[in-house]
Amino acid sequence: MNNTKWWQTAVIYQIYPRSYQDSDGDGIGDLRGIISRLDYLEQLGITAIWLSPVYKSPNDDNGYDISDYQDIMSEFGTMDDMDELIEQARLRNIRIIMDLVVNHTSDEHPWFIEAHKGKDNPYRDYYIWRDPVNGGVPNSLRSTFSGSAWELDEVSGQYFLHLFSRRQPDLNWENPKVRQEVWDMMNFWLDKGVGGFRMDVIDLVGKIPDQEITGNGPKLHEYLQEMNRETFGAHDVLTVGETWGATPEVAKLYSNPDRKELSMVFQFEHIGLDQQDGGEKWDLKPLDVSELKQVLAKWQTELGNEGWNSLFWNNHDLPRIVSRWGNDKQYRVQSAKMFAILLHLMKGTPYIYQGEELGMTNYPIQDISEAQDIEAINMYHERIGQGYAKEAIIQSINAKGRDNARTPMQWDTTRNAGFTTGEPWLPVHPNYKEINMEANLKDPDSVFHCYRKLIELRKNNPIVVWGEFELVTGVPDQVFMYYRRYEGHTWLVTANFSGEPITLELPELGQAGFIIGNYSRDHVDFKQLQLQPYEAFVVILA
Ligand SMILES: OC[C@H]1O[C@H](OC[C@H]2O[C@H](OC[C@H]3O[C@H](O)[C@H](O)[C@@H](O)[C@@H]3O)[C@H](O)[C@@H](O)[C@@H]2O)[C@H](O)[C@@H](O)[C@@H]1O
Repeated sequence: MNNTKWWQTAVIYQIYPRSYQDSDGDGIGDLRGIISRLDYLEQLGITAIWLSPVYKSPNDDNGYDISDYQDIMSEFGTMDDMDELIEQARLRNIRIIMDLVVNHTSDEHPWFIEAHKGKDNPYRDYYIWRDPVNGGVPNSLRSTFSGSAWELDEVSGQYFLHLFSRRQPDLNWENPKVRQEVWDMMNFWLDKGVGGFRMDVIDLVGKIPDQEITGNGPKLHEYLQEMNRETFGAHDVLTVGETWGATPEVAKLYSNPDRKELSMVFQFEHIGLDQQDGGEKWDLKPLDVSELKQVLAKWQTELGNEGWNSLFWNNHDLPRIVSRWGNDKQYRVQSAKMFAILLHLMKGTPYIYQGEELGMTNYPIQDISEAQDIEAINMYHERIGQGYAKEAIIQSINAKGRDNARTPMQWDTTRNAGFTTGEPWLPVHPNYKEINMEANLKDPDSVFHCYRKLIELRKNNPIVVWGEFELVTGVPDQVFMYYRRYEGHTWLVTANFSGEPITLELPELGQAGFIIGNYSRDHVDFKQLQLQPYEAFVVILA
């Protein structure tokens, strides 16, 4: 394949630096800590690291509120540490993907400090200001972090827009000076040799606040084409947009190579399947596996050659999949591997969120005082005010809250799981004596070794990267089966999504050679097959 891009054959690993490895005992992960774990990541076999924000920030939203895009958060280290991370990673053939958070800045960014000084300030138009309407907010736009998206500035009497916290004012992308500042900053990082950008809520930058249009505004793609032209277009990098509402049609607009925008997007359709229709993410409903099959199959088949899928179950905003849709008790190891096998055999670029490869689990809280995340804390207070029962809110936070996946990495059985010698900023999950990297490395049947083998399988078998996908229908709802076909070869992936054995009779498939699975088998006989709880395997049919 002449036009093959490195990111099409890649596996990306996401690091949430605050929780990865602390090197100086302050209880907060840092860049030198990450450098010290690069050999581990090389052993896993990943191609690139998506680094959640490491820029200077007052941490209202743990780094997603940036006060200087060209400086490093002091808790994380220095620019010299960052340069060393890029170089040390490069020596291991690992690229660094920066998190690009340009829908908004921190309110401590010098642009906002200036803009806030008054209507005549040259930076005023870097942000979105509106006069009051009928003595109140300009309209009913809401913040993702609860409440109105408009905050009154007492000094000027105008409101500014913040689609996230009030300390994350939205940038005005209609102002060409703002876009030029963003391009200059991106080129600064490209000159350092980074491997690309993960673009935070990039679907919001074309917003028209007065019409209450936030996602997919009319100028969005014009801006992204300009970005491509002015920054990374001439570089061999990966660009992935976080796009919450994307459909396959919309995803093609972003990632059709002819349009010169992005490499791929994160779509979240599968992630919303346990959310009540018309509700917020906190309004829970059970997952229907049939729906999951339909949604993932749709994304696998509909992009065709006009786009490229990103494959993920987890990230720093989502609960851990093994606790969410698997069984993190009796079948923790089996279900963690089941999710890994199912996803890593699909077409697209897989993303692994730190600790997923160890089978780490959600961390439940009893009381809101234990929460650190602004989204959960704001929602709690808003819903208490609306009369919700405390127990119901805590249940939603334990199911969907972001702190769940942000507890420190579990490296070994020493104090604080080897994450820090100090007091960790968020508690270490008490199960670290059982679930940790050291134990995973020692056990050839561990979740880690399953991920390592899946990455190797992708590297060595073009069918995993390029094969056509076809969903198998007519099987029990809880069984997710699909074919991959490439150059006369067919592989079949089978996964039992339940904690019960399931009998399958598919005599037409006969016997098949075993490639990888989470129970020990040397072949699979489809004439009479009993799938074990959460069993998943890949076989070769032809
Ligand atoms: O920089 C601010 C945050 O930006 C990223 O995440 C954005 C948020 O994504 C989700 O919320 C979006 C909502 O989208 C749709 O309305 C859905 O219907 C809702 O269910 C979604 O909630 C997450 O739920 C939020 O937690 C995210 O903030 C970064 O990845 C975040 O870390 C930043 O905080």
